[in-house]
Amino acid sequence: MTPFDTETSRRYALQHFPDICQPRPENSHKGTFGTVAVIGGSKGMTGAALLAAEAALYGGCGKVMVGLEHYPPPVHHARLELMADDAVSVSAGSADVWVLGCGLAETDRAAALLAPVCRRADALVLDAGALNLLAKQALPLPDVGQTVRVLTPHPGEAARLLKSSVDAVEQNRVWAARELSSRHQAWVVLKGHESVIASAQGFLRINRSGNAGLATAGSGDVLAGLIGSLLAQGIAVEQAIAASVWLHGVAAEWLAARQTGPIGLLAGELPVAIRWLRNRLVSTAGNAA
Ligand SMILES: NC(=O)C1=CN([C@@H]2O[C@H](COP(=O)(O)OP(=O)(O)OC[C@H]3O[C@@H](n4cnc5c(N)ncnc54)[C@H](O)[C@@H]3O)[C@@H](O)[C@H]2O)[C@@H](O)CC1
Ligand SMILES: Nc1ncnc2c1ncn2[C@@H]1O[C@H](COP(=O)(O)OP(=O)(O)O)[C@@H](O)[C@H]1O
Repeated sequence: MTPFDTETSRRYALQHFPDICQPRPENSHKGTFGTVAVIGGSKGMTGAALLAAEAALYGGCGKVMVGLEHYPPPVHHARLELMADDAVSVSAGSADVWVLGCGLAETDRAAALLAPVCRRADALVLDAGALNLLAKQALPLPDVGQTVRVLTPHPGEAARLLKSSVDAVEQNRVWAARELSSRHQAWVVLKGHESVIASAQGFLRINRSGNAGLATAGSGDVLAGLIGSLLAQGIAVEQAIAASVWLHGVAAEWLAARQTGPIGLLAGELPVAIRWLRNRLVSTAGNAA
C-alpha cells in the first residue's frame, strides 16, 4: 500500500497535471466551471448516480444535474446543491459533459433514454450500465463528432465489451485497454489495481496511486463523476482523465493515512478527500521545488 505523502503528491501533480493545480480567477462564476449531467440510478441503485453527481460537485464543476431512472429515490439525497429530477427530464436538457450509466439497469428503456444523449453530447463518460448496453450493441455511438468520449470499465465490463473473460482481460490489461480505445475511438480507463488509461491516439499510462480501500461499492461511480467534473472545467482532456484516476487513488491513500481505510473506507468519503487534495495542490503549487 502506498502511503500518502504531501510533498511527493505535489511534485507528481505539478509534473503531470499542472492544470488541476491552477488557482481560480477571482472574477469566476459558476458558469466558468461547466455543467455535468449524470444519468443513471435505476431501482435499487439510485445511490450510484448520486455518488457520481456528488463527486462531480466536490471535484469543482459549477453545476451538477442528476437524472434518476427511479425517481424520486427512496432516500432523498443529502446534497441539496444537486439538481435532481427524473432521468427523462434531465436527459432532455443540456450539459457540457454527460456521465451515463452509474447504477443504470440494462433495459430497453434505459437504452432508449441514453441513445439520443449519446448522439448529441459533446463529451461523454460511459460507466456501468451504459457500458453493458454498449456491449449488447444496444447503445449506438456516433462515428465522429464527439469532442471527448471516455469509457470506464472494470475488468468484468471490459470482458463483456471484448466478448472475452475477466481472466483474459486481467492477463493483458494494457492490450484490453488499447483494444477498447481503438474499437470505440475513446479514452479508456480499465479500472482495478493499477488502472490502465489508454486513448485511440496512443496515450498510455498505468496509474499507481490507490489502495484496496477502493475495492468498495460505489468507488467507480465516484471516479466517473470526477472525470466528468474535471472535463467540464475545461482541463485538458489527457490531464482531466489521468488526474481523476490519480486523485481518486491518492484520496484513498489520504484516508488510509487517517485510519479511515483501507478497511471500511466508504466511497462517499472520497469526494471530500478529493476536494481537500485539490485545494492543497493549488495552495502549495508555487512552493519552491
Ligand atoms: N449504491 C449503489 O447504488 C451502487 C450501485 N452500483 C451499481 O451496480 C451496478 C452493477 O455493478 P457491479 O460492478 O457490481 O456488477 P457487475 O456484474 O457489472 O460486475 C461485477 C463483476 O465484475 C468483475 N470485476 C469487477 N471488478 C473486477 C476487478 N477489479 N478484478 C476482477 N474482476 C472484476 C467480477 O467478475 C465481478 O463479479 C452498476 O450499475 C453500478 O453502478 C455499484 O456501483 C455499487 C454501489
Ligand atoms: N485493489 C485496488 N487498488 C486500487 N484501486 C482499486 C482497487 N480495487 C478497486 N479499485 C478502484 O476502485 C474503483 C472500483 O470501481 P468499480 O469496480 O466500478 O466499483 P463500483 O461499481 O462499486 O463503483 C475503480 O476506480 C478501481 O480502479
